[in-house]
Amino acid sequence: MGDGYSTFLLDIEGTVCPISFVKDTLFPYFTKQVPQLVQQDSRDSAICEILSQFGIDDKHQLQAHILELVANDVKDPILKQLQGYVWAHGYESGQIKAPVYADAIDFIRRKDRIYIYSSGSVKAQKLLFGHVQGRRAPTGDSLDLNAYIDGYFDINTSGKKTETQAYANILQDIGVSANDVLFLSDNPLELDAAGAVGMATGLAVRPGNAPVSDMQKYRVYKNFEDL
Ligand SMILES: CSCCC(=O)C(=O)COP(=O)(O)O
Ligand SMILES: [Mg+2]
Repeated sequence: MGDGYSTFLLDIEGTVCPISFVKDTLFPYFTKQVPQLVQQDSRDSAICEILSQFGIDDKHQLQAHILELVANDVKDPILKQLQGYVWAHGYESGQIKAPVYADAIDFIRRKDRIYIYSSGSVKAQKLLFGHVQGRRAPTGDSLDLNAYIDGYFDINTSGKKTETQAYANILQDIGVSANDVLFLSDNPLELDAAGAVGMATGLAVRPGNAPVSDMQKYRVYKNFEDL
């Protein structure tokens, strides 16, 4: 059933890990830090630089703006950069481990050309795959899958995931033809955008994902064991 694709492009949330991990662990971890980051002038120069990109001087307005973006799950490129820096502490201190599905871990280890494309920043992606919950979860050591991943793309490097041009940009960066690539995601709009450049696509159906109305349009994968 592998269908002979040489290259696999994987979404993260809803595809290789549960949506609940992002909504119930990563986002709350971030929102708790926002008042301190904004109100107490972060001493970290990278964080200060990112905060300045919002172009909002008033601290209360800036805090409200950031929290509103998170509450509405807006895939804002500046927010996504900021989240990567905040999550770093959570992963590095051992407070956060990523519950990547066992079949996705095996798949990433087994395949030769694995690329990631997520709205989460490249920094956040590397942290996530560098701190994967092992099979003896939650107490065992975490796994680092980064050595098995050939490249990372986000909305800053490549553009919005629902726009076809983003997939054309990724193909150019990887240097492969569209028909060599299988893109897996839980979001039909992303699959349609990738399909429009000629990539093969597969709909990831995982517990807790949003229902998809026209599911018959897609090849469905409940896990990656047969791929
Ligand atoms: C890189 S983990 C952070 C996930 C995140 O912030 C996000 O918006 C997930 O979007 P995806 O494109 O992976 O569905
Ligand atoms: Mg997703």
